[in-house]
Amino acid sequence: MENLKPETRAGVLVEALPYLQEYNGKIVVVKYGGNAMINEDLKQAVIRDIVLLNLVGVKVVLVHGGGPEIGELLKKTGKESKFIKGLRYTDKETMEAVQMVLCGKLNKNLVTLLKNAGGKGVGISGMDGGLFEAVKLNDPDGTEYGYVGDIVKTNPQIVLDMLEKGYIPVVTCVAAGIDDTCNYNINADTAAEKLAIALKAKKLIMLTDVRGLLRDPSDESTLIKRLKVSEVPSLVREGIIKGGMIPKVNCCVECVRQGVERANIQDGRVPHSILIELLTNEGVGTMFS
Ligand SMILES: Nc1ncnc2c1ncn2[C@@H]1O[C@H](COP(=O)(O)OP(=O)(O)O)[C@@H](O)[C@H]1O
Ligand SMILES: CC(=O)N[C@@H](CCC(=O)OP(=O)(O)O)C(=O)O
Repeated sequence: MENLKPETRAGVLVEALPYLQEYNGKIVVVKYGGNAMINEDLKQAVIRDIVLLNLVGVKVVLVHGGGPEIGELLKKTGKESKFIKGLRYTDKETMEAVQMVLCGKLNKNLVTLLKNAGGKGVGISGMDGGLFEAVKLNDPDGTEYGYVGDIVKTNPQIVLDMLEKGYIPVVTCVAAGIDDTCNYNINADTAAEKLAIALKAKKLIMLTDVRGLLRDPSDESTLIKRLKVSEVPSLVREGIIKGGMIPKVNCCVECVRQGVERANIQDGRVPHSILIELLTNEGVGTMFS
């Protein structure tokens, strides 16, 4: 924008207005995954989109993960990451690393970037204000995940209060145990899903490191642009939706079933992908409806 003439800049905003009106006063939850936080320039582009949307009256909530960075910290301490069905096996030491990276480092880093871009971010985790209440994840097949939690209740008032006052909530995925004194590690996609549903969000945007759901995961030209929730089970059976895509797709499906108008999986590596999705008819990524 800086390189544009003032009249061109104004023109861009006027063109965008009809699209923005649809989202005025509405809640949009953006899930920002660690794999999409590729470099500082891209992070800044994401943050600037969020600040711009906040300025024009869209209530944006940023939910973030940081899996790769947790892995790096564990590695430095001589510990290898272990994932079972897409979830990190979390012992006591791992839980400490999770909290250090998510609550201590990345959450505050995103709040700082928001501040530098002219926004007012407030960083919290699921423990703050009783946002997420969790119990130890109990897999029916008996798999042990350690301190991985299952969110059983979401109390979104703290986030609604922040939105009401014009702040941009930055939420990370650690939750307090409902029945004991320990905290739990939650997959960030799941945290975003639960929050989007509890907030009755208009839209959930999942930023990841691929264009969206691909018919052939090795070929980015095979993007599935629109998907009906009813089409998902057959894609899982065919093995098209697999690995990290399974929880992501399940979260989108659940959101749409529970009243979120639209859920999108899209490329966090593309600058301003959030704005392109909200402000154009074409959109980007895979849209669940
Ligand atoms: N059909 C598919 N289309 C796109 N990606 C897929 C598909 N099946 C599996 N994947 C994998 O899912 C990954 C995204 O999930 P994940 O790594 O958990 O993302 P994030 O860290 O953003 O939460 C992609 O990088 C890709 O390797
Ligand atoms: C239980 C579980 O797996 N928790 C995740 C939380 C972070 C996360 O989900 O980060 P991304 O969004 O970058 O993947 C983990 O420890 O990696």
